[in-house]
Amino acid sequence: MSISARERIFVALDTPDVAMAIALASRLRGLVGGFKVGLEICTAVGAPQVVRALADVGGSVFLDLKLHDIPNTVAGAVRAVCALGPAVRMLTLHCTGGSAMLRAAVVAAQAMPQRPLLLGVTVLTSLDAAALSGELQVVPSVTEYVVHLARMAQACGLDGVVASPHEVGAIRAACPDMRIITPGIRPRWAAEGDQRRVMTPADALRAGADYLVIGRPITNPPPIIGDPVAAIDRLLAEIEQASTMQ
Ligand SMILES: O=C(O)c1cc(=O)[nH]c(=O)n1[C@@H]1O[C@H](COP(=O)(O)O)[C@@H](O)[C@H]1O
Repeated sequence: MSISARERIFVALDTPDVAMAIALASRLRGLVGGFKVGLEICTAVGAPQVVRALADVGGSVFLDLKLHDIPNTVAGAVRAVCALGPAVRMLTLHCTGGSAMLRAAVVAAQAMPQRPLLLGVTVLTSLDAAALSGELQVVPSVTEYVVHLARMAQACGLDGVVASPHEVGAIRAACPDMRIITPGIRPRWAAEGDQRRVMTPADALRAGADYLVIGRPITNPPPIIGDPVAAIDRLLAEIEQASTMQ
């Protein structure tokens, strides 16, 4: 069964205010596939509280904790996330934690009665080629490094990866069965902000992304677009228009 564009969108609720996040999720539920909560809100109020509140609203939860630590510590955190129950559909870990860390996460998750999809974050969409090679001293190109990390994630038993839409084609060719989740989504009318490797929603879907993570263009759209519901309508209309022009 093919998934609609609407269901492929996860809205990033980046706020420390859980009441505001839940109010927005209640308003947008049914209009999108689910909600991504991460470091900001989980640090402010705690992941269990956020997950429970979103589950009460009925939203599908993408828990973006970007785990990155020694294998024993990550395994413990993964068990704690699994214990939060089926509301958590996806969980992120940094691929750069290494294969021992990724394998420990998979083993820990598989030993639990239920588990979310485990997704490896490859190269953050806020990093460009200059930052990767200059600051981080990574020698391969962004795409080569992302594909290398995706292959490693696949070999360790992860279910998918997070990468920019620019790398989707190369990941798909190297790891056909991995789910690919793409942040760095920017409609033409939205500010790039701190994102660097960006693409429009229509182009990201055309590139083959399974899910799009979209934050500020929906949660804080420019005045010409209106409110979050209007932003979603506009995004979906643009996706529809692009697909009829193919
Ligand atoms: O793991 C992520 O979700 C993530 C990985 C990445 O490489 N880039 C990235 O932007 N994200 C997250 O995706 C969301 C993007 O938000 P906006 O830039 O507001 O659309 C944020 O919540 C980021 O934490």
